[in-house]
Amino acid sequence: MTFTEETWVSWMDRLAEQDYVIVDDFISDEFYDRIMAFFTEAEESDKLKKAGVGAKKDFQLKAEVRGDFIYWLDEERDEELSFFFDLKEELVQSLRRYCYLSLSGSEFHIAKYPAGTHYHRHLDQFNERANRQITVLIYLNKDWKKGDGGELIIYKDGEEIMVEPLSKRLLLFKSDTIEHEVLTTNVPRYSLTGWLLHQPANVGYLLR
Ligand SMILES: O=C(O)CCC(=O)C(=O)O
Ligand SMILES: [Fe+2]
Repeated sequence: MTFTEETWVSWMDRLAEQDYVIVDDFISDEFYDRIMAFFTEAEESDKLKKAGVGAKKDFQLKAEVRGDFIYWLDEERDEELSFFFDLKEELVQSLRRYCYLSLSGSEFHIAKYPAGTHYHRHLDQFNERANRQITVLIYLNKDWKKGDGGELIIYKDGEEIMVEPLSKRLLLFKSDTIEHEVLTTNVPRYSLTGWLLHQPANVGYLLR
């Protein structure tokens, strides 16, 4: 265990209460460096691809909706990130234990928003596949400062909550209830994003 039971309980309590939780310094400097080394390699070997909107047949390239470039991770293939997948397992165990969620499966990608891009207000659910339960974000922007942009706005109970995409910060929220938006970033913006699922992603077609 990377974190104590008490720590997990306090995070899970906050998630249950407000439908989201922000945890600063969730990853160490060493893990940060490892993720960024992976990111740099993926970028240099041209693995990041323009992200689409919607699943399967709804898939469309819509730069006006979202401007990020992504690379889907694979737990077996991407062994360099095993430390991250271990941490994700710890999170899943805590969500099962303290939030009584029946989670099975996950999907994660790294994402880069080039300067000048954004992601319109949305909910992380697709019409045909409503199996995303918890959205997981780890921000990776070293030395982020006001004016760099790319803040995440959470829309909740008529309020707008601004989350700065600070390096090593974790954000969790309920995928089916929290509408959110990524404001235009003025510098390249990096993150590791994923979803904890109710059903494995590859049986999504069975749910139609
Ligand atoms: O990077 C973020 O802050 C949010 C990204 C997002 O909303 C998504 O990928 O669905
Ligand atoms: Fe989203």
